Amino acid sequence: MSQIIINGNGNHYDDSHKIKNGNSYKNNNSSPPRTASPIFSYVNENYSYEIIDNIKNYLMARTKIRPKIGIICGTGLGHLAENLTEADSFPYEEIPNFPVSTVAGHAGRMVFGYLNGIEVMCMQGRFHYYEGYALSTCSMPVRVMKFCGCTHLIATNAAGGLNSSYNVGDIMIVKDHINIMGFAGNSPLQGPNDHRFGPRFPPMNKAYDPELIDIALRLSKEMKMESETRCGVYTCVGGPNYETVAELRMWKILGVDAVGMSTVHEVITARHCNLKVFGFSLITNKCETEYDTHEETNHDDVVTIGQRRQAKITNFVTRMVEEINNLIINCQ
Ligand SMILES: O=P(O)(O)O[C@@H]1C[C@H](O)[C@@H](CO)O1
Ligand SMILES: Nc1nc2[nH]cnc2c(=O)[nH]1
Repeated sequence: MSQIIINGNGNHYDDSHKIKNGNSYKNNNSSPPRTASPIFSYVNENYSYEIIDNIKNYLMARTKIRPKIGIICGTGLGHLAENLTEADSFPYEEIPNFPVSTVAGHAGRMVFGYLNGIEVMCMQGRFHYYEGYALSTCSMPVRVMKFCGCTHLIATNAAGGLNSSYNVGDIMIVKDHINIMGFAGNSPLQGPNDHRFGPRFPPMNKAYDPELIDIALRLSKEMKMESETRCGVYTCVGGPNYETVAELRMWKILGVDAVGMSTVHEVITARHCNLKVFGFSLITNKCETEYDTHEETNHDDVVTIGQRRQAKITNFVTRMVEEINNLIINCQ
């Protein structure tokens, strides 16, 4: 039975054609035309098991890299992907059924390559709910990573520091999250569950792998980054607006340390398909919890801080990838 897919540009087309002619989506002009203007629909698009498998086949046929570690680059953190060697890069608009990235500071491609000799795949730019995509669409690439062979996910993001002891430029290792959008009934796992992805009711109490958190804390000491490394609770809001003072005060009471617009739904999807997760936020701004300030959060500053911290973040992620790779080898 064919399935109607709603593509990034709002075009509807019959995916039976795509699956039959999977090879026709090469890096040429045979991709369906897509623009950087997603449909504005929060309806869950049906990224079935077969479609994810089809995306995986498309990618695996075009790269020799066989990654065990997937990395999602947050806003301003895409330079990570530029450190990959022997890289194969796939612009999202060329990958069948992929959404397109519309945010400044997100390049919009999937990059496979070696990070210090270790095979990884890297999303250079992610999808956000405020771009008009359903949460399940935002986190769909995590399932692609799983299908490509990944066992571990490193999710990075830019976030506002709500904990008043945090400084701009700090790295906050995510020890847990509060799924504020989930409180309103919005989940990437909403809708029928395909048990081939994972269970209907996945646990979330160890969403961020405790062993990986310990490793990251040790690394931060070894790398003499202790004074700029935090460990805290992240939350994701729908955006795209930043927060009001009253909202921030409320979340502070709830125990939130950093506020962003991503990651939570990706981590839920990752845990659903049994990927081990490590996450961190780059604190790009202080959340304004007082009314008598002239400071305002803005996206340009968020991107600029990401760029300024490029070197530190790249070293940190490279070391984490080495450590995770050692764990994987020791488990074989
Ligand atoms: O993709 P991330 O979560 O790193 O980006 C955050 C959230 C918004 O996209 C943007 C706001 O400045 O930064
Ligand atoms: N929601 C939210 N996202 C961010 N991304 C970077 N900074 C912020 C912030 O202060 N709030």
